[in-house]
Amino acid sequence: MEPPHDAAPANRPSRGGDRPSSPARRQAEPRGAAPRDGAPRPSPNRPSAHRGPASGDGPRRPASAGHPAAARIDQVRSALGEILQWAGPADQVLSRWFREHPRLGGRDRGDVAEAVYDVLRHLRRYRHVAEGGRGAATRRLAILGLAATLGADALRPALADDEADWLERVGAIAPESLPREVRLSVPDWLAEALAIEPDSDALFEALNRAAPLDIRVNPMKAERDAVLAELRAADGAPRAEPTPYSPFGIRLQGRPALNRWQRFTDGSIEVQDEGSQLLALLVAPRRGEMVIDFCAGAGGKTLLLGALMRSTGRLYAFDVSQARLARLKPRLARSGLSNVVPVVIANENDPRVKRLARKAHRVLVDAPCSGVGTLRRNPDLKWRQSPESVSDLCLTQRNILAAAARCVAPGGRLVYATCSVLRVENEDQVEHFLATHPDFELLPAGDILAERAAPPGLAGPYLKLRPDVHGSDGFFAAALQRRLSPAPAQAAQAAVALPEPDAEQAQDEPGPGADLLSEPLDSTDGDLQA
Ligand SMILES: C[S@@+](CC[C@H](N)C(=O)[O-])C[C@H]1O[C@@H](n2cnc3c(N)ncnc32)[C@H](O)[C@@H]1O
Repeated sequence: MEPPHDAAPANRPSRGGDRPSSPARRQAEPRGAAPRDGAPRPSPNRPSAHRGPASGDGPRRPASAGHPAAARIDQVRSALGEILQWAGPADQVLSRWFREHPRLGGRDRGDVAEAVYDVLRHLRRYRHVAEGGRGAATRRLAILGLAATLGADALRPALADDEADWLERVGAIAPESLPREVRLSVPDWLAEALAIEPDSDALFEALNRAAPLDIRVNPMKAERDAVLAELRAADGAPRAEPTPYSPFGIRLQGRPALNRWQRFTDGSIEVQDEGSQLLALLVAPRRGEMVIDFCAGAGGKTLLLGALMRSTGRLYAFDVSQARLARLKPRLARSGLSNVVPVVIANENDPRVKRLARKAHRVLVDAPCSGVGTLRRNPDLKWRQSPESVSDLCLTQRNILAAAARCVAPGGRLVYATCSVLRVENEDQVEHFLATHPDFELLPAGDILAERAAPPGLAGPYLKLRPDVHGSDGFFAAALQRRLSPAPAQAAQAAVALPEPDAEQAQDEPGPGADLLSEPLDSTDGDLQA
């Protein structure tokens, strides 16, 4: 076995999920800030003092068009020119740009992607300091991104004298002298929304760094220790460590091209951020249960849920996106699971959802969200989201959660999760849900996770992960349980006046005694295929 380690950046979890990225996406991913030769790269804030022969008061030297660095600046400027129109997710736009530039090799693509992602991470700061320069704004941004990733010295032969002077002036700016939101490169609305979080500076700084690559061992096919040993024994393999919380995870510091490794093709491993792995542990499905992954997407969490069920029972993978669910298919084939039923639904009130009213033992709502917990991988989201888009998402989340809750059997578990660190998408949603659904109660997430031997650091009512504290993406999850009997207040209310049943719901919901958790599962129960 030898995990390849020589090619394009590895599969990375992506926006709002943990699907493996497409080859184009891999090309689009930055490879981290480490220089190839191991030497520190001067950042745009700290360029090398060496100016070369062109420095001084002599005649102004124009940019050298023939130098390879000049071509690199042009490439990054061109890619940024498209991405900064915000017409679509940066990874998709960059993938398209690469397709339109087929002559670029792997190294070229890596350099461009790294610089582009660096600019997206630090866009506000770079725009601020770029104001002091001359010429096209995107060229100045490209120079800053490349100076941070390749080093200012590598660029100098391609810079005009005034550009080199400007880059040196930028390097002399003390970060502390910049306004906080500029220094951290964060939009005002996001800085304000996260001001209530402890040590939000550390959170923003961590979100501005490239993420390591987490993989997950498929418990149906492999042992983590064995995979770790193989990785460590491989020639030139990346540094591999067990993830601190998930018993299935391995964190890689390098960028192996995992999709050519046999452990990947045979389904022994998947790419999955540790936070997503913990989410499945919070759902904690058991053999033979009926489980719904309500927003399954490309099935990152579905795969682990199915494996935890040892491929027994039935696991519905719902999503409104046919394209996303289609990406689950090859992953399912590799995984060896036979208990997963993908279902494209029209919306959360699809009749096929209603047919499962009060039938599922576990329901996961991995809700569509702002994704600000994944800024390490998707830094463009902080510029593409806004208070208005977040508020629209909150409404969608509320509707999906309410619809998904109807599927939960008495005594069953509903897990609500986002890859956001915004309170409005997280605690506020759960509090609103509990206030409007007295038949549900909160189960302390820390207690559930402790059963799976997760070490301290995850205690508390909610699962709340931060990159600066836990090393994973930002995640939130709450475990809710439908009570076996109505809450006392609800029962008292029912005794006074029986509420009018919702016509639709009355049709769908089985009567009292339909507690599947106390009955053996009928294989035809809730059969959506019929
Ligand atoms: C955060 S992503 C899910 C990621 C996925 N669980 C994974 O692990 O890869 C949210 C998903 O919700 C889906 N979605 C949006 N609206 C929905 C709805 N009304 N009902 C079900 N799914 C919905 C989106 O298509 C998207 O795939």
